[in-house]
Amino acid sequence: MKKILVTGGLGFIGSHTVVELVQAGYEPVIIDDLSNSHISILDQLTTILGFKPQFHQVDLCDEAAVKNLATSIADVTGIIHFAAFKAVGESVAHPLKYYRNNFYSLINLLNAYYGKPLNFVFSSSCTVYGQPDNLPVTEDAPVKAAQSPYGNTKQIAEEILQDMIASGANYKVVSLRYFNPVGAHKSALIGELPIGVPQNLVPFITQTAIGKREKVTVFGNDYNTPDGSCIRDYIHVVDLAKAHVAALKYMEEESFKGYDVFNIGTGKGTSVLEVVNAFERTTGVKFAWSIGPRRDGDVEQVWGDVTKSTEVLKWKAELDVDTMMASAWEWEKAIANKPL
Ligand SMILES: NC(=O)c1ccc[n+]([C@@H]2O[C@H](COP(=O)([O-])OP(=O)(O)OC[C@H]3O[C@@H](n4cnc5c(N)ncnc54)[C@H](O)[C@@H]3O)[C@@H](O)[C@H]2O)c1
Ligand SMILES: O=c1ccn([C@@H]2O[C@H](COP(=O)(O)OP(=O)(O)O[C@H]3O[C@H](CO)[C@@H](O)[C@H](O)[C@H]3O)[C@@H](O)[C@H]2O)c(=O)[nH]1
Repeated sequence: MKKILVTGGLGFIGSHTVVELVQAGYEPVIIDDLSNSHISILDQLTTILGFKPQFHQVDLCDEAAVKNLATSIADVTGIIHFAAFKAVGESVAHPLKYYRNNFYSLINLLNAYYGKPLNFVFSSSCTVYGQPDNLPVTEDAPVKAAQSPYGNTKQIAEEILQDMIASGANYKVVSLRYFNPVGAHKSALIGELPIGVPQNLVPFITQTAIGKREKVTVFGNDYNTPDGSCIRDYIHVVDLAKAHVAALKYMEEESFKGYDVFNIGTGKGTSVLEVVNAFERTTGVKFAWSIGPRRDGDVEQVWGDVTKSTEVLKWKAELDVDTMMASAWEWEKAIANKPL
């Protein structure tokens, strides 16, 4: 069985990917420092999988610890590198915290396994496109000046990986540019666990609907879009998780060498107001919301062209916005009934 190191494997996207890896016949080895996740997610994964996956609590910024890891778990065929800090607003307030964690962890990991013929998947983001000139945005669209230190870490990390490949390193690397991951596993045993007040739309909606927050503010209805609110490409986290399996399979092909990048979205844009309506319609739960001012730094509209990932990775998102909302709501109710 092929062993895959999953850094950040107890986090939102990482935990769902662990499930899909096992279903596809891989053996995941989870690395996490629990800086933005809960150890009980390991028990939840154990319930879903029927066995306890291997887990090591390691801070990837600790160079010596990562070297030890590479010695003790030397027989991996791939690494999926989720571990990073991801809150845009926090990165503006604490840029060094973000540059330190997102770069040290990446570089320590690449150095520790350097020389081994590994398949490496990197979690990038559609944030690298800023506001694209053409929609849907394709992978060859220009990377725009980053809007935040967080976005900058994704842009520079992609460059680091390309420079490393250009220097002849033995790795194969795929960067996946995620659009907006939402939703939760159908078991409602794993999902997104925002720490503090959620910054993202869907957890803010579910927390408001359950009564933890008073009201959702829709940030702006005067954008140049059909209903005036911003448009994003929301993707179900289980579809996103499956894209990582597809990326590994692609890299396992003899013919693939070097570096490649893919958009991972649905190819469809949905406005904030459409998300609000979809939540209320599919769950039957109404919540308080109102229109407020625009949020600084928001791009008006972005959705991805997924032709390349469909054709090359042979992967396509299958779940719709209603399923995303329904599963996010089941997860919110599950953790309200039984806090982790
Ligand atoms: N969620 C999104 O909207 C989104 C969009 C685009 C890209 N991404 C990227 O996808 C990846 C996963 O995102 P997520 O939403 O699952 O985030 P998450 O915070 O839920 O998961 C990240 C995990 O990494 C761990 N971690 C962080 N720093 C670490 C370190 N130094 N050593 C070991 N573990 C560490 C955290 O404890 C957490 O469990 C991140 O790289 C993120 O930037 C996320
Ligand atoms: O309370 C809220 C929260 C969000 N929004 C709007 O909802 C949309 C989506 O916002 P959010 O969920 O915060 O996602 P993005 O701002 O698109 O950013 C996410 O998606 C990017 C692309 O994947 C990642 O880079 C970021 O890390 C991740 O936070 C935007 O138009 C926001 O203005 C509201 O109207 N009210």
